[in-house]
Amino acid sequence: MDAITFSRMKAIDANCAYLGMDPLQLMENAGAGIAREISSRLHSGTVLFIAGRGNNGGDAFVAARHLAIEEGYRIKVLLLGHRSRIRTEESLTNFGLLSNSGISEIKEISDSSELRAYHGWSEADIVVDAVLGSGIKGAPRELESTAIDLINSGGKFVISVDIPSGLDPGASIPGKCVNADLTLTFHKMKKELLLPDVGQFTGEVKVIGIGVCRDAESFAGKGDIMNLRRRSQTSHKGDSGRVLVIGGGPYYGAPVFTSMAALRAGADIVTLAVPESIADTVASFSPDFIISRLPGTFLKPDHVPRIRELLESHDVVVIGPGLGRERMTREAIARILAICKRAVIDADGLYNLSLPAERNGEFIITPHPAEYARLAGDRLPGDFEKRKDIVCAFSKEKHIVTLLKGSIDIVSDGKEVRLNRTGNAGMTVGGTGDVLAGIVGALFAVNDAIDAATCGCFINGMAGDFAFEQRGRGLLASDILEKITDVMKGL
Ligand SMILES: NC(=O)C1=CN([C@@H]2O[C@H](COP(=O)(O)OP(=O)(O)OC[C@H]3O[C@@H](n4cnc5c(N)ncnc54)[C@H](O)[C@@H]3O)[C@@H](O)[C@H]2O)[C@@H](O)CC1
Ligand SMILES: [K+]
Repeated sequence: MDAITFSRMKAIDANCAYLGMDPLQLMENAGAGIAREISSRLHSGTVLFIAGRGNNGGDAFVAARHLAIEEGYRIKVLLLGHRSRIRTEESLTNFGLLSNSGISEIKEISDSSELRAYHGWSEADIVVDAVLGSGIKGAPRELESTAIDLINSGGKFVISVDIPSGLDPGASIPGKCVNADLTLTFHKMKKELLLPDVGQFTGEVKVIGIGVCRDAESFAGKGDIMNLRRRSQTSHKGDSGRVLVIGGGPYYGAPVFTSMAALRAGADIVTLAVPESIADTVASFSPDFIISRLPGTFLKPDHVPRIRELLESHDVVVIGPGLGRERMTREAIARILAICKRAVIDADGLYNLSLPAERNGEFIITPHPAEYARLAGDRLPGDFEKRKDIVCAFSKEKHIVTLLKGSIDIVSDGKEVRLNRTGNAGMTVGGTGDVLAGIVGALFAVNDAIDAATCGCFINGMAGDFAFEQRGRGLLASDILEKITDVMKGL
């Protein structure tokens, strides 16, 4: 079964909004689906909805309205708190509609004693639990905590909306939560609902389609960015990622672009390990760089002990930009990849790359189609669907995340495929790939590989689109660098 996490669901939800869907549309579909499910199980009777002040409660208001228009139902709605404390506009809109929907009873509960004294429990045939959804933070507080107790002690058939209230998808063990007979979750099955300790609380789990746009799931959007780890107020230097860029030798511009991009994408520390021959030139570009000088004019195996030391104090390596293709350089790359934990492999790093069989590291490779063909020993088909399947299979076989650059970028970890369509034809200019590798490196320092690769190409492409607006086809990689912060602020 194709299951996703609740946090991925939030990203998809936000991507729907990014694509132009009104949040009311998803809520309407969610509520209508709940109502359909209830009417298929109970042909007449009393349904009591217990709703919290978030969107989980909003789904219940919609379901109540849909059921109330059908014959044979008495619908009661309890809102935990005053309507002025409803958190979202869409939920508030749907609460407002209840007074014109023929609901038998709408009650705003002000405290736990009022909730305990409520007499309507006994006559309910079904209790709908919409107290808390995926927006829960920490253990249930009042009134929610009492509501969970009362739902559990009522002895009624309980339907939980999205997730049994109280269950925290981010917690390692379930805390106090509703004990449901049926859980109706949205769009796709959720991984958290399938955990062994959780089944006893969910009861049967059913998935309800809510009309998500397919592209909100397959294409990178604002929701993917929202899910990235952010710099917190209390973070210390280095918390937001330490990136080691290993590049340069025959070329000096490429590692500069990569390092600058990593800094602009939020890395706290970027160290450039470059051959001594270009170290001064590279250093002259920015006082923000930390430079580690490797003796000679190109990367070679002799440098590996020094790199090993540097790896200790960095979260991720970006290896490849401007390295050249010396045989000794390739040997050094293979030895570095065997000892590093996380690497983005780009440009010359991909040339004749043999991924070490013995390794602990997680790798992202960022080839364009010609580099990919050389790596995989096979040309990519023109058919896009086939291309996606091939990239997915290749990533699975090699245990890597592949970011195949193209007019639509394809990202895969061997399990799923994500796509990106930001970017433009002006970005074929030199250096844009180096910028991309730097952004991905910075994100990979503090995020999962698939998220870093997906968001990296989204941000890079959007920065390119901003640059294109100003410069047209004359845009340069340095123009893209300048736009990274605008993109990230805007998201
Ligand atoms: N694609 C989606 O993600 C969709 C989500 N929908 C619904 O929206 C829900 C998520 O909505 P929200 O993010 O508004 O969150 P919730 O409805 O889960 O509620 C969050 C609210 O509860 C409060 N709260 C959080 N933790 C608490 C605690 N420990 N004790 C007491 N109160 C607490 C918060 O202050 C907030 O007001 C989903 O579960 C689902 O039911 C649907 O509308 C359809 C689309
Ligand atoms: K719930």
